[in-house]
Amino acid sequence: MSKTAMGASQKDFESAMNQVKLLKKDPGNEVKLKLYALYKQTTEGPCNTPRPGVFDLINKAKWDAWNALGNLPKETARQNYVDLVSDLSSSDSSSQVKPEADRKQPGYETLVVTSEDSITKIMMNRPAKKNALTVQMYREIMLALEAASKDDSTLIVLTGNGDYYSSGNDLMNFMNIPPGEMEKEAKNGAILLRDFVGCFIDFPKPLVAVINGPAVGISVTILGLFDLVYASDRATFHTPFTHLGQSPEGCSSYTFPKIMGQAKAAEMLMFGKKLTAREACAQGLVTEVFPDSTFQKEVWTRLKAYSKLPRNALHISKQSIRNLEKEKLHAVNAGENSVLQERWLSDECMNAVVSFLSRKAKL
Ligand SMILES: CCCCCCCCCCC/C=C/C(=O)SCCNC(=O)CCNC(=O)[C@H](O)C(C)(C)COP(=O)(O)OP(=O)(O)OC[C@H]1O[C@@H](n2cnc3c(N)ncnc32)[C@H](O)[C@@H]1OP(=O)(O)O
Repeated sequence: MSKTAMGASQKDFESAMNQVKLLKKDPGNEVKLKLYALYKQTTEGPCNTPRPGVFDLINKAKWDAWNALGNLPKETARQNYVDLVSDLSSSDSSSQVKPEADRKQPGYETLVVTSEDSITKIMMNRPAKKNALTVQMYREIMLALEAASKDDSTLIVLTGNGDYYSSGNDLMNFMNIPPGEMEKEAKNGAILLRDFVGCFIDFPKPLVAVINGPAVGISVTILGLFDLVYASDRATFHTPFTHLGQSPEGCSSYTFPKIMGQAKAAEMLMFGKKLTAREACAQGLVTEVFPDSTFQKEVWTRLKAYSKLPRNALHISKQSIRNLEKEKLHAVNAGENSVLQERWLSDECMNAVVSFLSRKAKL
């Protein structure tokens, strides 16, 4: 239906041609072909040139689009062109970049979740506590991943707010457990951990960790389940499990030896060796390291370019790379968690937690 009651004039047509050049969002090939065809029909009438050769794909597609308009009168083509540009301009202005506050998804207390440029960013947001993971935070990350698996994003990013990526499990999770409830809480903790790690094992889209600063414990071990790990040169990677009387999780007992070899994995997971970002990159845990001063700019430029890759091809490629391992990873996850459930009840673990908390109290 025509939106210009009096019929589009030559002036309307010229102004629509200028508007097309100002569109911020690429309207896609199908619409561009339609615009081309309507332009040609308006300015030259029905298609009057020979069909381009079979290998001249672009010109053939343009010719086909123009030819498909048959004997459409010039005035109608002009009207259709003006209407189409008007539709494109209004959807273009409603899709323009909104301030971060408007894009922020509601419903999370410990995270900031935003979606832009086909990227959903999940940012851990307890900077004063170095993004230590509370029970609520594990749950919110699972919810955010679940939502991101269904939204129209191409890539999902996990990152931290402030100077740390994450200091791992919040050791306060062990506090305030009434006497006699410890076994039950350990069991619940193991279920929470199984589900949390399970979300990363099963996540269907490309997962990217943007490691803005030091990473500790579980925030490091799950990196073996990510597809890309970009780190600032300020980041470090530390898994002090035995110091805490605990044992590896996040499937790291399987992924780390595969990624870096037994010897290096043992140094990290058994002896708690802290790696610099460059060491972690040399050992294959990190994809690439960037100088901290340009980290955000370089990483986001890269990710925005990757997010324009064909979505389905990316997701299918991830699945072919990861699916073979899924069953094994779930078995590893279950095994690690039942060992940890026991560890949490040990004196070694309790003493380590008390020692951390009393160090805090003395300060
Ligand atoms: C019955 C069982 C139920 C359990 C349910 C759990 C389910 C899942 C479990 C998954 C298993 C995961 C294991 C791990 O992740 S192991 C790793 C645990 N993390 C640590 O051991 C790190 C502890 N923190 C530190 O060593 C230091 O804080 C750190 C080196 C990270 C930073 O030191 P810095 O001196 O720069 O800063 P502060 O220590 O002053 O930190 C600022 C405040 O943040 C608090 N903080 C930081 N990290 C944690 C943490 N992990 N847990 C609790 N609190 C943390 C710190 O205490 C400061 O707080 P205040 O300002 O209030 O003093």
